[in-house]
Amino acid sequence: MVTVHVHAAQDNLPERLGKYLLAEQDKALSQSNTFKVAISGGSLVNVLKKGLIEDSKIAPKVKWDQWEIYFVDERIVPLNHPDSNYGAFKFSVLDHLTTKQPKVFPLNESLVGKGPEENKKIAQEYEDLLPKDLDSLLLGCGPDGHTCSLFPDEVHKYLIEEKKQRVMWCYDSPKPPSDRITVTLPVLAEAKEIAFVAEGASKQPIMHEIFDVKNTELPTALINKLYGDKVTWFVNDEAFAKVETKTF
Ligand SMILES: O=C1O[C@H](COP(=O)(O)O)[C@@H](O)[C@H](O)[C@H]1O
Repeated sequence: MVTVHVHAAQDNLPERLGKYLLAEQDKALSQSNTFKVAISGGSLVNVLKKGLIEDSKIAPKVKWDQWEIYFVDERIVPLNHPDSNYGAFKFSVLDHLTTKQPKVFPLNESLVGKGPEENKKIAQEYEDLLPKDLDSLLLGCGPDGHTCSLFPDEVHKYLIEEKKQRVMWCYDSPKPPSDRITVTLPVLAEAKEIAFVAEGASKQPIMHEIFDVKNTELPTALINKLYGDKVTWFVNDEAFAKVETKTF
């Protein structure tokens, strides 16, 4: 069963996510020297900034030098490009860390913009460096129900149906930029915990589709169905306003 935290406007969703991450961090560090997380881009990075950098109670408890940070998806652009998920995370989070830094794993920038073979190589290299024992995946949810760069329509089935390759080149993203890399379901299956973050009225129709209709053609709803026991959603009541079901 999926766990869902619905936050009212006056509640602090970033603080709730920050506390969840501290608990995940401490659990991981009680068994190993590193906390291994893979993150999305998009709106998530601002929530991370608010929850982990700007929250004065949580910030001192984050053991950044023991974090390893990977990306569940990345756009194949230079790291300083406005579309880069790494770039967005650097701007929102990394650039604000003054002392301890996490170990961060961007894609191989030297292969960017070189062509299809190099794009496949970027995906393969990222698969090779991505650990199989990730502690936590932090995911977004697009208004079309995509997550990572796993898109929900017929032409993108090659991504969601992939069973062997853990990271793939997405060559036709409907949301620009077109060329990306994305983790596939095997990585979702391996991860110890999965958290989704979704905020705002623009997410209302898709929240209804995921939680009421339970339309497993949507990668997000499929992940709920397949891995529900380790899935936690952090949503605000604006995004959840049209959801009727109370059992997930
Ligand atoms: O393109 C992307 O979009 C999704 C969703 O972004 P959001 O801004 O609607 O939260 C994101 O999770 C993904 O990492 C990104 O590449």
